[in-house]
Amino acid sequence: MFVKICGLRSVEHVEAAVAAGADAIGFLLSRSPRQVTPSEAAVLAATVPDHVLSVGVFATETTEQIRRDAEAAGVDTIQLHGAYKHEDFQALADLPVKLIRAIAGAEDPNTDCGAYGEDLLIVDAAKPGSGEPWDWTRLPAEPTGHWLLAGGLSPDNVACAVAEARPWGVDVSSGVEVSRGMKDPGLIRDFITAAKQAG
Ligand SMILES: O=C(O)c1ccccc1N[C@@H]1O[C@H](COP(=O)(O)O)[C@@H](O)[C@H]1O
Repeated sequence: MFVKICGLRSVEHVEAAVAAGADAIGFLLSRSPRQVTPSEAAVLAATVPDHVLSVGVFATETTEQIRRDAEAAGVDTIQLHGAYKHEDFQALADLPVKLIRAIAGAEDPNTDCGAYGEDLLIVDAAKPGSGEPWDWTRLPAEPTGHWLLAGGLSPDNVACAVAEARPWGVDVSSGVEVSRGMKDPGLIRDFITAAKQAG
């Protein structure tokens, strides 16, 4: 079970996630309570070991801005959340990074990982980063390939969600926070342990 922990803002929390077995760590380079600047993300990404993906998350930025910010942050993966089109993925395809396409699972029938040239697909709630669970048992199409379930996951519900949706991996932000934007190392560890046991 591949586990991504998203929205980290401190070295302490990155280290806790890596030590607990995270496979990818996300940094919000877009408007969010978890937003970090590219230079802040660079400090954090430098502490992520090579075997763990360091992911820059974007939601509304242009591809030109994404190129600039991802390079400044030194991330090895770019996550595009929202209304990005196939052309946007093509415009970034020459970069030496992996690409993640994140979709609203209840609304988007394009659930084949790789359809836009991406390496990973995230099937998320309609409001990304809200922490609100959604009905992942009612997808318009069965996802294929390397896809992560996201949206309202937590240490308490991730095992059940994995049993119901059978994803290749999981992604969490709000469910490992004590308050909006404030991660908790204990919850990060609990989430990773529960997810890995479920997979
Ligand atoms: O976390 C955010 O604030 C955010 C903002 C804009 C786009 C994506 C965002 N986060 C993504 O949302 C899911 C996790 O959501 P949840 O909080 O666990 O419900 C994950 O894919 C994040 O990358």
